[in-house]
Amino acid sequence: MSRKFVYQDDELIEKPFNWKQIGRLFTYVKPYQSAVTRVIFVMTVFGMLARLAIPFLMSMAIDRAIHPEDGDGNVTLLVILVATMLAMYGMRWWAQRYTIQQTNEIGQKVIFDLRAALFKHIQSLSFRFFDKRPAGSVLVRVTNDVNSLQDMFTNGVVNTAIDIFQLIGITIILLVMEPKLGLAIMITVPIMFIASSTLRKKIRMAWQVVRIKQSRINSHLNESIQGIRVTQAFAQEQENIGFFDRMNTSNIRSWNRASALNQLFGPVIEITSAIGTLILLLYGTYLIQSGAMTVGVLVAFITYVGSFWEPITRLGNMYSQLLISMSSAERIFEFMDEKPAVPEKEHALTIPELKGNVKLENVTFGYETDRPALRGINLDVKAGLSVALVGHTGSGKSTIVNLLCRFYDTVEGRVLLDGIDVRDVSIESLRSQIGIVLQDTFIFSGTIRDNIRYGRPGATNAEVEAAARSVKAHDFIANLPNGYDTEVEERGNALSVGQRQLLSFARALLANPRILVLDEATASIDTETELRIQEALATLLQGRTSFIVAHRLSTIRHADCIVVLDHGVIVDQGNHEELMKRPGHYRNLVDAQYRFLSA
Ligand SMILES: Nc1ncnc2c1ncn2[C@@H]1O[C@H](COP(=O)(O)OP(=O)(O)OP(=O)(O)O)[C@@H](O)[C@H]1O
Repeated sequence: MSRKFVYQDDELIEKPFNWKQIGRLFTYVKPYQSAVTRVIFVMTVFGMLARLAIPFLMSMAIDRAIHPEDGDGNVTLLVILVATMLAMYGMRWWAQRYTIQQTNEIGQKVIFDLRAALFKHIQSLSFRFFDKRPAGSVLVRVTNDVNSLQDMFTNGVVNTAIDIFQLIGITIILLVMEPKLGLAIMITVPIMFIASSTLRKKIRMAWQVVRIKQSRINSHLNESIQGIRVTQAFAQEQENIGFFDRMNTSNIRSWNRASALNQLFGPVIEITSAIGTLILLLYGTYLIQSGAMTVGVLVAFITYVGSFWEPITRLGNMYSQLLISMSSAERIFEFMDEKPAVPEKEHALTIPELKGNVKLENVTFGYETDRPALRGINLDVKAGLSVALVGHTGSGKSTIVNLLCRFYDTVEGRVLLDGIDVRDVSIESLRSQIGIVLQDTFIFSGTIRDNIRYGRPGATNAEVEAAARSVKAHDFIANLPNGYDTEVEERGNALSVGQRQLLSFARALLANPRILVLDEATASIDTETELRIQEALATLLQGRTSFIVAHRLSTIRHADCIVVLDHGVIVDQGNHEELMKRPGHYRNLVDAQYRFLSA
């Protein structure tokens, strides 16, 4: 069976319903506590007062103004009561409008804060976190999962409080007005509670499955878009479409299942309320006939009972909404709880301006515990020298620079910059002194100028241009339709590989780091561009300590020191001339390149 498109990041969280998570969610509402209290106050005092008063006024109208026991109707009283009822309706309408507007606003703010906190946290996570998660699944948590909490925050928080107050108010009224009838109706509440609680777990799990499926769709979508060129080049569109269809179908099936389970809540409430109404009619009629209750009280009772089921129905819906939200909340907090794999010390120092001495002391490291990528690495590089890291693919070249930039921490040994352990300093201060030019030169959407300025956001236009001139990027930029203000799309697809390289050199030069790390592009470019890049590189390296994961012989040759790696171990080091004098890995490597070039 094909093992293509396997997205393993998400697992069903089988924990029971977690009240702690709810408490945690509510910490995001805390900053808006006073606004929430204001809304609850308005709705409880004005909205609920009106709601509770109307049936009472109605019963008064029937029993005292329309059909009093002791004589004719009282028109004046009827007019006063109707006018009061109208005023109550008006008050209720205003209170509702105020509540809706305010709750929407509060909800939006809470969602904004939550999304911002999640994004901020994700930015702080280390490479290790992203190594094991497809980008699409990260996207889904920041978008879909946060969105799914929106409803809960916009309607849920305030309405729940209001509904609970309303329920308490009506329960008291029912019990005071006609205790026996009130109690008879309350019998239905435990029935409803038992029936609905059995649904809980199923619903929560069902929504988690939906989220997982959505996450997989996003992962696949992301991968498909990023890899569309390869897909089309290998004519794999049909297979891709088929796979997406299957995922989509599976997603809709699980959505239907979760939604069907969710909809069972409604009937549970309806059946219980029907039982309640039946009790009310039968027992109420009996009470009227035996003279223990008036018609007006029964009418008021019927209206109150209607308002009794209303908050229960809404609380039921809110509960199922909460279940949906919980599966999202669990997924969001799972990310929030993820600690950076390269933690910063509590009182991490700000690294002083570096001279650029770099030392690796007995460094051992593996991405996975049982498979070391580097073993016993010792390297001492004096400030200002350039080091070319060479070796077969997978020999550990990129891993050395990953440790230098502290994208990962060593398992054993230390990385020292000017004698300071990289684990003792703040990550920001460390990386601000290291310039990194990756093989996959990432160009962000924006102008060319913005992209160069990424290395030092405060740089002036003149400084941006000077950097571009130094690395010989100015000419091609000047030839673009809007020069430095030309917009480039995401990833800079409209630029050639060489142009992207030059842009990233300008970016690094502008940042003016003491230490430069460069993963040389392997893509072959024409000789003219190659020459230009070599010249640019020479400018870039001047006066800095540099580590180059080198693939081009021209780069390697000019390096002050060449470090030869094999299976995670340094097997040789020296300059080109020294290494060429002795047989070994390096000479083999160079000979192989010559053979390749002359073939
Ligand atoms: N993110 C990762 N997770 C797990 N293993 C990894 C990861 N990155 C690299 N490795 C493994 O670590 C070893 C060293 O990889 P590294 O990228 O340092 O090699 P390299 O010499 O830079 O190779 P290349 O020249 O192909 O870029 C390889 O066996 C590789 O499979």
